[in-house]
Amino acid sequence: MQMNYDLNKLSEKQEKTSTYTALKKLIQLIAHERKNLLMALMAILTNSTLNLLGPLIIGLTIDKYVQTKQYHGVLINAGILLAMYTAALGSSYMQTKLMGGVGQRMLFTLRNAIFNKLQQLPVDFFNSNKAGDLISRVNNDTDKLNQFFSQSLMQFIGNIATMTGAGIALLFIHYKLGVVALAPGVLILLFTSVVSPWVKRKNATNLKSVGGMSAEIQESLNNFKVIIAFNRRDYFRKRFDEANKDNYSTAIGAGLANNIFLPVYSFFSSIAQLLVLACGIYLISIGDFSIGLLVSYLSYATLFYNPLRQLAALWTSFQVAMAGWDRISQILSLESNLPTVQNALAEPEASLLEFRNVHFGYTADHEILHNISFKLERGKTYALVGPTGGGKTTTASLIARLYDPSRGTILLDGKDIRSYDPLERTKKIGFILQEPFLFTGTVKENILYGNELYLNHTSEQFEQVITDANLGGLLALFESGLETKVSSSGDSISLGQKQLIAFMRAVLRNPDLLILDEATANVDTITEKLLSDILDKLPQHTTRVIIAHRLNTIENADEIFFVNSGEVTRAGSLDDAVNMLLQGKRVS
Ligand SMILES: Nc1ncnc2c1ncn2[C@@H]1O[C@H](COP(=O)(O)OP(=O)(O)OP(=O)(O)O)[C@@H](O)[C@H]1O
Repeated sequence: MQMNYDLNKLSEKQEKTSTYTALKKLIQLIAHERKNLLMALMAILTNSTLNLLGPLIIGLTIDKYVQTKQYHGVLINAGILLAMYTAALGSSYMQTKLMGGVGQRMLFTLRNAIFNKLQQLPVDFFNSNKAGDLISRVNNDTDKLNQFFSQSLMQFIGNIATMTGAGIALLFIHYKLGVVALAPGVLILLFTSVVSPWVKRKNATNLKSVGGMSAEIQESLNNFKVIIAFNRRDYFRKRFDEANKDNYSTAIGAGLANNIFLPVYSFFSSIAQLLVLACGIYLISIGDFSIGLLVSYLSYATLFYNPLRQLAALWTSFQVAMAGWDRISQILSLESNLPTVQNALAEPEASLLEFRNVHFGYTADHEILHNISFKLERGKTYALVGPTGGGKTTTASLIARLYDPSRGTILLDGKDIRSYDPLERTKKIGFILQEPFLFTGTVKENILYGNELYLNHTSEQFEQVITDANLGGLLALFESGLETKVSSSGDSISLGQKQLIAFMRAVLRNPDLLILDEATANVDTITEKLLSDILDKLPQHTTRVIIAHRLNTIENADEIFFVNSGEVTRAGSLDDAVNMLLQGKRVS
């Protein structure tokens, strides 16, 4: 089944499932923080309760002690209030400390979860998305969520608790006045529910444009040599300028949206205070209310509307976090379209590898390989030749299961290749890519990448392994041998040397099937002869698949396949292959 991996083109159904699946994942991620969350919750509820008791004590003090001039009682209550406010300060500090830790740990776990997910996703995913945008999701979007968790969530809960308490107090002290005082709050809730989706959309657009800008930067940094060589700085500057402008205007849009809540909330809170004051004075004048109660009442109205005003800012932070979370969840909810299938029984006396009526296209609407069938036997050398774009690399990628066929089956050792665990499969199949990829480190570290066999070898033992595998001659081509430094961009060494490292890496894994995709295209003829000797001396059972444009590299092949227009045909001898190339059915 063709799966869509382009994060910027997910269907509505995928979006919905991703929010749900990811929410479940988020809960799993913070489940072990239950104790800390509970303690923070207790601290914030204590804080709210203490703050809520304040106005009641003040009102009582005015009515009971101030109006009767019993100043001793006033002093005692002032002392109680001071103790309560100090305890409130302590609980507030506790919750900030606890939640800061929870937020940072969540950020850490979340980034790890996304990174692990990225490691499991198939090549299709990386073909469809830009690295810069993915980096922005891992760094920027997760941080938005962390900000909400560490700074806003508990305030959010605390404010809601204070508001609820203040609301109950308002209704309890004077029911009718309470209804008047709370009426503007209902309008605020209505306004919030109408405007919130728009605010979230504005923030999502802004985060997307931050991702877009990051992708532009990454592309131009990756291609800086071509940009300088072709003097295309202006072109990239223009592209970056456009991405930056887009980011600027979406940031302004998001800023405007984010700031819409505060003034509206402030306006309605002021109206509420005015209403309470006017109605309260009227009630006092008709003897239905006391001054002390009005003071308490005004304080409770403040305790109801101040958190509401703060909720405006917190709600914005929540909307930003949710927009970030959507972008994170899109990645977390993706599943690899290369699952390991169960129950495959090996066919007896099977070839090492077999393509059975295989069809494949990178996209659903464009088939690249059409109904291909061939077998590769153990210990033989095969060559794939054919014009550029004919489908050689695609065939090799299917052999290594970088992709699955859209129809047909590929059998490895008589079993569906999809039934192998990835570790088992990569042990059996070595693939030297057209563009070798190196990691920052030494030649030794790069050769040992993904190979645990020699991890505990001393330098001497490892050098012996290299000699036994006939790789000593290649290593001599590096200035400091195994310790030669390599950077991930590979700029400190030549392209040919990069290919040699990839070659040694693959050979040392001792695979049953070794695929070389133009793996010797950038080395001189003498080194190429060296590589060819090493290939000849590989263990007898090793099968080799060589893709090459230089026909001398495939002279010794046992069988040659001609790959053109997505069809693979037996070429017979080298002369036949040359004839086919010359008459060349070109790529359609
Ligand atoms: N990632 C991809 N997404 C979509 N189409 C692709 C992708 N990679 C290759 N193709 C298309 O598949 C076809 C076969 O490409 P492939 O790389 O297999 O050819 P090739 O024979 O290896 O060419 P070369 O000799 O240049 O390496 C080409 O038409 C190419 O445009």
